[in-house]
Amino acid sequence: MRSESGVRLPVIDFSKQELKPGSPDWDFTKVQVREALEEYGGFEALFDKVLEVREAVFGAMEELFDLPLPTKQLCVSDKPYCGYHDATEKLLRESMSVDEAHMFRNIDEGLTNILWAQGNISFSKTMVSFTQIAAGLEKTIRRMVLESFGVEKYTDELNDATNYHLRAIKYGRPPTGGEPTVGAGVHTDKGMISVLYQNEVNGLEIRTKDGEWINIKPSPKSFVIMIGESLSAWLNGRLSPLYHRVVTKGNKERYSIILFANPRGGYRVKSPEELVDDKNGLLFKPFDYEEYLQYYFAQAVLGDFSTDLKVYCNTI
Ligand SMILES: O=C(O)CCC(=O)C(=O)O
Ligand SMILES: [Fe+2]
Repeated sequence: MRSESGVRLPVIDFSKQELKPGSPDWDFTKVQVREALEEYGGFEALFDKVLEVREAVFGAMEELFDLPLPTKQLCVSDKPYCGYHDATEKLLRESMSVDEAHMFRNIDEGLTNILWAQGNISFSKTMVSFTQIAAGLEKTIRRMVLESFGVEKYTDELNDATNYHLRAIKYGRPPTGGEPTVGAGVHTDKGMISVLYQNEVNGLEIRTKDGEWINIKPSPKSFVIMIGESLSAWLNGRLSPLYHRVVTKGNKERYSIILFANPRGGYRVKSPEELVDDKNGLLFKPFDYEEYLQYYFAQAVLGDFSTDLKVYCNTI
């Protein structure tokens, strides 16, 4: 189905079991990934495996956000991007986020056992299963990107430096009787690669190079993949981050769950020397992602949301 603008984000199939590095299917898919990222900074990734957890994931998210507000507010962190947030104070956009989510212990102790005094093992298992499926896909995509730029020798280094940050979001029904409501303003994600999964309520929109907005209508089998600022910087600007926003309409709640592959604090993100030469000077000074986020949020509380890595790297 075509969106209103007539343009659709490319759909790339990752469901094949035999998708192994070096196989013809792998190489074919890698070319599609590179083309989609150059043109849009993102794509829809078909990945059948996610259907195994779909019902459980959205069930678990309903269970979470249906908890009383004071219970959800017990999830706090010294990092402004972890724990519970109610962005609008009218429960129009609630989110719950946790770092290093690929480890059962982090979800179980950092989230579940705070929300449910008696524990909730099925909630933890569901979130970890989702994270593992999404992280597996992210690793495949990242490996393809690195290969396609001839820098796959950094695969292990980047894997070891990845903090999988999981964020569950609930967008409440727009209050104005179906009028579109901005659920998330225009932005680029700050990490390397974002892997987004949603319920049947659409609302995500992405901006093309021509400034046109595309409504994203993913199938239940699809993740939406988006390039963030850190990958763009690491690739010395070879790919651009994807601008997107969320506009919700209608009278159903939208649930989305996003796995952000972010550089771990303490790791210096630095373009590999293979991507820097006389023709392509270094565009981003090496930076620490957590320090960047601290700077970003310090500006944001002052009302300035415009900091991106280009701005930040000029300040360090
Ligand atoms: O909920 C969505 O579809 C997107 C949310 C988003 O862009 C974000 O949290 O960075
Ligand atoms: Fe985003």
